[in-house]
Parts: sequence; structure tokens; C-alpha cells
Amino acid sequence: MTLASQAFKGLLRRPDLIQSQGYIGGRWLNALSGKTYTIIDPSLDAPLADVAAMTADDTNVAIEAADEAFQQWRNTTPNHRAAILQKWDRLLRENEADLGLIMSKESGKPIAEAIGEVSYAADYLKFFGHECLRYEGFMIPSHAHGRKMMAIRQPVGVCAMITPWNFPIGMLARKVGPALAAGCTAVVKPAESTPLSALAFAKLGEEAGVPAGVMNIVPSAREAASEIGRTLSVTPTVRKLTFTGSTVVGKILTEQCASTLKKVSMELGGLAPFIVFDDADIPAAVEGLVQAKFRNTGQTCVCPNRVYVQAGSFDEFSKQLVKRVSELKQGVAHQRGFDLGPLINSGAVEKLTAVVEEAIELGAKPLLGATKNPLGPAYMTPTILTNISTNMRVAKEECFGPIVALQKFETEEEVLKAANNTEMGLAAYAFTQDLGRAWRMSEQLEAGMVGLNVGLISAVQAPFGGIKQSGLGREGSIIGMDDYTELKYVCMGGLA
Ligand SMILES: NC(=O)c1ccc[n+]([C@@H]2O[C@H](COP(=O)([O-])OP(=O)(O)OC[C@H]3O[C@@H](n4cnc5c(N)ncnc54)[C@H](O)[C@@H]3O)[C@@H](O)[C@H]2O)c1
Ligand SMILES: O=C[C@H](O)CS(=O)(=O)O
Repeated sequence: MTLASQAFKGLLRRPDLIQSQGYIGGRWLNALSGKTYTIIDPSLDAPLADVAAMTADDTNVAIEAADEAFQQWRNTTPNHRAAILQKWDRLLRENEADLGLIMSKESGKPIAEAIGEVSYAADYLKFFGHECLRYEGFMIPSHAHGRKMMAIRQPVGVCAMITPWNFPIGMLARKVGPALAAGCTAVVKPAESTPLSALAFAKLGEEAGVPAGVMNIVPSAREAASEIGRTLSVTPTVRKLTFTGSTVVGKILTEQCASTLKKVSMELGGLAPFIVFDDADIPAAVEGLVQAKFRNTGQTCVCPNRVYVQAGSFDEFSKQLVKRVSELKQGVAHQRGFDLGPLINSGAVEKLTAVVEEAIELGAKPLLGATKNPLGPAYMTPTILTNISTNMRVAKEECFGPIVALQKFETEEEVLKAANNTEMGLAAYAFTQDLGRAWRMSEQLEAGMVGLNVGLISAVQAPFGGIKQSGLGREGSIIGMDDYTELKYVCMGGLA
């Protein structure tokens, strides 16, 4: 009995969704090296599965398979592609309980959120399974008799996709959906911590009718990530690379892709400001912060990382926030009834614990938490700090975990300057009941996305992405296919 079959024994309606091999050219394959690596269940700090440890050699096979498949897939009709995406959508929803459990055990995401992510991923397939039916070029008024002028859209070709562990199916569907809808093919490198979700996604894609080679999954251990990334970046056959992850890796990939001048889209790190004005609905602002900050136990790119509360409401807001966060239940991610799970691994806890300790050494005061969590090495206690100064790491670094650093401000001008004083610009939030201020915040906050009086903003129909060093391009929405197509101008003469 394999490690995975033991770990998931009796838990899945579809045990065959657990795949430990890579998926290349429509075949489930071991790594060419024959090697595997072991992933961990962070809730239990226990081995979960042995997975094919693929490398650049396997990636080259996948690129060839995607290129071969592209020659046919590009010529399919939008209706054909739409039917497959819409069936895939249905299969994800039919199997959301199993997919959620798989994701929860490999990532530590609370089970209700994991199942919710499966629905979010299915929404992307549904959305682009309809978008591709209406996606068109345009006719252009001719300046001369006897001519017809038009612009047509054509698929870019083979697309490389590198995805993170915090939304292992959502981020994958956000890329695969528009790419396949446009007629492109894909080579996917999932995060080393969460390969099972990507492989289960591919298993259902196979059942939905995705042809061999159209989507290829190359699982790999962390030490192979850079060689696989380089291979995807420098191989001319790959015409686009889309990445979701940290800014530091995004810069490496963007630089590598310059050698073949690929299209790149980058969904990178965040450092979201969360601003609460005195005129805000304070209970609603507290709830909005809890929803935005503690989703996935604080491990999302759009989590607030800097919380600014105006002086007149600071004490009341702090009191209500401490009470609300104290009510959050933390436990084993794949068991129902918990709001918070572990972080992705014990290393993340060690990194964030050092950030909290540094802040306290520099004068920060813990209102809640800042204590060792007895649940296990990957668990971090929800922590609220006040008396924050801007030289603290907690005030200027992306803290991927359940840490809130509260900062007081006096004026709108002061907080806007502080909020924009960063090279990051993914999401930003402001709570105010003054309409003029709401518009000033939405227009002057330097971010790709702004939430006004709301903490949860992500949606498939919205353009998702950042500015400055939080990314390049947008995913989702009616423009979500643009980066997977080339616009070709056609001028037809001789028609007089
Ligand atoms: N903007 C968004 O939509 C979004 C969404 C989720 C996560 N993120 C960001 O991702 C970060 C956390 O996720 P993470 O820890 O998985 O990020 P990460 O950058 O460490 O890893 C992301 C992916 O890149 C791969 N990778 C790592 N080094 C690589 C290299 N040299 N070449 C090629 N691939 C490489 C990893 O294996 C993984 O698949 C945070 O900064 C978060 O803000 C952004
Ligand atoms: O980490 C952030 C992802 O983009 C997830 S979501 O789109 O905000 O749900």
C-alpha cells in the first residue's frame, strides 16, 4: 500500500483522483530519473504521499507533447473547446468534496475553504468556457476601395504555467481556463508542496475530454524548480510564461524569459494596506479585516499586511478585533469546524515567529497571541500587535500568516502617503462611509485592486492583478484571454 493510499484510505469517493505520477502527452509517467519525493500533511506533520520528482528532462518531453498537441488544438472550434471546459467545470463540482480533502491535507487549508476553492476553480472553467464562444476580433473601416481590413485573434501557442501552494487549484484554473479556451496548450509546474491537487485537476480534465498533450503537469521537488523554470523560460517553443508566486521568483523568470522575448504575466507578492477611518462602520471593518486577513490562515496574496486605524476609533477597533479573533477556532485543517489551520510548513512558522519577536524587541505590544502554538510545528497562534514603528519587519514585509500589526493615523493625507510608501501594489482596502473619501481612496491608493468597505474582493469576472512589483498583466474577467492570444491584422485587397 502506498503512502497516499494509506493516508486517504476510506476517505475518498474517488480514490483514483490521487495520482503520484506526472501527466505528459496524455500518459501518467514516472520521472525519467525514476526518483520520487515526499510531501507532508502540515496539520499532522506526517508524510502524505510520494510523488514523481520530475526535472528539466521531463519538462522537455512535456514541451514537445504540448507543441505537438497545439497543432490540432489550435484548429478546434470555440464550441468544441467550450464543451470540454464546461464538462470539466461540472466534474470539479461533482468531486469537490474529494478535491477539497486532497487540497486540505496537502496544503493545510481549512476544509471549508478548500472546497470553496474548488468551486472558485470551476467558476474559472465555466467563465472561460463561455467567454471563448463570444471572443472575437474586429473589422476595420477601409481607407481605400476594394479592400477589407480586419483584426483576428489567434492562440499564442505553448504556455508555461508555474503555480503556488496557497491556491493549488484556483490559480491553476485561472491560467488553464483562458489558455485552453483561446486554443493554447500548457505545461504546468505546480508547487512542490501541493502537487496532488494539480494532478487530480488533470485527472478530471482527462475525463472531460482534454486531448493528450493539451495540458501537461510536471510535479517536482523544490530543488528542481529553478532548472524547470529556466527550461520553460529559455525554450523558444514556449511562447508565454504565466507565474503566480513571490516577487523574487517572478523577477528571475521575467529576466530569463527575455532571452526568447516571451509574453509573461506575473501575479506576485502583496503588502496590502487596510485603512479604517473614524467614520467607518467599525464592526463591519473588524469583520472585513478578519475575513481578508485570516483567509487561508493569513496565506493569501491579497491579505492585509499593514492595518491603519484612525486615532478616534483606534481603541474601540482594537478591542473589537481582539475579541473577534479570539473566537477563531484553530485545528486540523481537514476536520470540520475550524476557522484556521496550520501554515504550509514549520519553516513558515519559524520565519514569522522571528518577525514577531523582532517587533516586540523594538517595542511592539502584543494584544493577542505571540505565543508558541501547542497544536504542532506548523501551527502559528493568531497574533495582534500594536505600538508598531515603520522600521519593524512586520510593517514592511509580506507576512504570510495570522499576524495583524495595528498602526494609528491622524489624517487622510498621512495614511495615503504611508499606504503608498512601498514597491508593492496588489490589493488595498479602505473602510469609510464618506463617498468623496471612498472615491479619493479608490483613485489614489497605488494598487491593482481596491476593496471599499469589503474584505473579500476576488472574483472570476474581475480583473485580478497588481502594479509596481506586484505583477504584470491581469487574470480573469472579459480580458482574461487577451494574454493568451496574438492580434493579427489582415488587409484583403483586390475586391473592387
Ligand atoms: N498575485 C497572486 O495572485 C498571488 C497568488 C498566490 C501567491 N502569491 C505570492 O506567492 C508567494 C507565496 O507563494 P510561494 O511560497 O509558493 O511562492 P514561490 O515564489 O516560492 O513559489 C511559487 C512557485 O514558483 C516555484 N519556484 C520557486 N523558485 C523558482 C525558480 N527559481 N524558478 C521557477 N519556479 C520557481 C515554486 O516551486 C512554486 O511552484 C507570496 O509572495 C504570495 O504573495 C501571489
Ligand atoms: O493568493 C491570492 C490568490 O490570488 C487567491 S484569490 O484570487 O484572492 O482568491
